[in-house]
Amino acid sequence: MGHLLANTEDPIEEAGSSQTAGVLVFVLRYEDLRAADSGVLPPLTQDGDGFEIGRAPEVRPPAFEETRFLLPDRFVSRLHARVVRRGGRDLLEDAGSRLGTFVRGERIHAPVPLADGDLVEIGQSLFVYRIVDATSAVRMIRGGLTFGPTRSLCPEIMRLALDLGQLARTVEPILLLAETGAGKEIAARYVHEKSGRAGPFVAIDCGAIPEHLVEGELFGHRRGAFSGAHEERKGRIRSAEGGTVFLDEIGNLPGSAQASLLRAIQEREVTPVGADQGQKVDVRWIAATNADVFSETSGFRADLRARLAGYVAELPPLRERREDLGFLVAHLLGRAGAERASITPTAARALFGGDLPGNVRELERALGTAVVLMGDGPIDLPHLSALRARTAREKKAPSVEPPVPEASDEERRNKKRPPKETIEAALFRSKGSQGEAARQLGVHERQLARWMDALGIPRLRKGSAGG
Ligand SMILES: Nc1ncnc2c1ncn2[C@@H]1O[C@H](COP(=O)(O)OP(=O)(O)OP(=O)(O)O)[C@@H](O)[C@H]1O
Repeated sequence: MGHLLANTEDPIEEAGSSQTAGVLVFVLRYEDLRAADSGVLPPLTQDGDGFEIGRAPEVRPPAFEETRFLLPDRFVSRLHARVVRRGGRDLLEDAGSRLGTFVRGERIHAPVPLADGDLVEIGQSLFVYRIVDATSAVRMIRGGLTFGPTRSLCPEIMRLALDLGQLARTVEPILLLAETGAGKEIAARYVHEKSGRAGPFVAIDCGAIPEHLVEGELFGHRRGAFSGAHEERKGRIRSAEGGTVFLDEIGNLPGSAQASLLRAIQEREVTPVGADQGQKVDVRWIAATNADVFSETSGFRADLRARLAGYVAELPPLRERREDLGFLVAHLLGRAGAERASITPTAARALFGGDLPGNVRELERALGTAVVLMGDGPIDLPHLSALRARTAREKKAPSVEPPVPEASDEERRNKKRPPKETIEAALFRSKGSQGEAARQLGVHERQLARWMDALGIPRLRKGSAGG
């Protein structure tokens, strides 16, 4: 095993910041989704460098020890997998583990070069491999950055958080582009919180207000401005005085309101419906939309688009930032009221390995329902029916049988006998080879023979193929 840069402060800064690095991110463990113990394994810089992944001898947070990343996961073998740098690429190989190593849902039988975004499953622990620039790698190793209610290990989000943090103190309008549910409002609130502005954060969903009410709603109206206007109304924009206006789904704003909004931004004043004079207003503008509706051909006023796009921030969809799933899942489960939660490998593959078109909101809904349905057991596929797709069959579930956990160290020491079914399952899987079954159960063959006698399981000849 080559040189490992596990404990260096800035492992790749020496290599120059223009370099890229491959980092393996430990995302979450299926057995404890609330642990939020994600972490980043240091990048390998030289050919021949490498590290191993194996089971931690006791329950404790996942950690690097010398050349091994130790996971408190019963389904991980003592020495499970290895990552080695060869020919400028990181190769993942199974180290003879009992339950196998999976890349993109397929069990690997030879060293596999890892590619950006690859999902890796080791035991019941999920990893994501990312190829990132040197600065991002250092930030990731240091634990990522806080973005809204959670931490992020995603290079694109970290970059965005830093930019938004710096822009927050200015009054530069910000335009957020992202798919639905990807966290546009979270980003807008983040800017508001960092802005130090004393006024409120006012979110306006431009797509949810009936067209004939939009102007009154946004800019307010004078008393008697139209029938039914019995009282003067301030409007949403002026109610954000000294704070931030967040215009969500700006692409849905009707044409006439677009013209008034342009004036409001340019002149820093709004004219209530029925008024002949504008009123000064001090607000910070943040607009958000799905990128498609804000394109050149969308019919949206180009001058307003230019005004709003002081800084354009693109939020990556969740499927491109799976390294954040650990923090997000732990947070969303907490919000859904789950103190503890686990998930079956099949359900995990469907949920975390799918496309997640509805992004964080879809994840939130899926977990919220699952928490209600799961009872005392793990989250399983039927609890995720709202996802309406991505079943185990589609995803070609890598393991058919539920895996049997490795014997814990305590069980080994005390030679505690596992249940009969566990022993029979191990014998079945090892095709009757007692030696192999004993290895799987983590005990000596003689111990297995004693257990078999005690449980009345007939002994088999060494290596014979059971049927
Ligand atoms: N980084 C995050 N940490 C925790 N929760 C998040 C994060 N990003 C998004 N969420 C949650 O996901 C849901 C959707 O987020 P948000 O409303 O910000 O998305 P959006 O892009 O504005 O959605 P829409 O396109 O529907 O307006 C919210 O409940 C939000 O709390």
